[in-house]
Amino acid sequence: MNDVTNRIQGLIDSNDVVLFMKGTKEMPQCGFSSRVAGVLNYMGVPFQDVDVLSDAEVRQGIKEFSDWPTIPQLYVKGEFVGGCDIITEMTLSGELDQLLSKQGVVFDQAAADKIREANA
Ligand SMILES: N[C@@H](CCC(=O)N[C@@H](CS)C(=O)NCC(=O)O)C(=O)O
Repeated sequence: MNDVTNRIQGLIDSNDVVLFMKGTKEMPQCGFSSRVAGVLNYMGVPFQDVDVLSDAEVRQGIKEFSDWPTIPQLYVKGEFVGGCDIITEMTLSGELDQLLSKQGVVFDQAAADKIREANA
């Protein structure tokens, strides 16, 4: 494994939920990243944010690592879940709740239900 692959693997191994994004969870720098970070924040999911704008190697490396061409990218318990479109769909369908529950990741179920109610 090369250096950036090692670093990415280390981040994924040491955090249950990792969001590779543009900007930070407090200050996203792109609408797609902002949407995913906003959903996770609202649902009370503890996650590690990784700002690819401050690290060009990781920005390129994560695309090769996941074989996925864009940012954001969400990992849960070592598995790549998807980008903004997929996470949005999974949030609205309840699949994201199911995945988090199955993986033992704590989150606020009432908040997740509220997102769906607001988008029904
Ligand atoms: N449809 C994508 C939208 C994300 C997207 O298009 N990201 C672009 C613009 S922020 C991107 O990462 N481009 C490559 C790059 O900036 O390195 C998704 O579902 O996540």
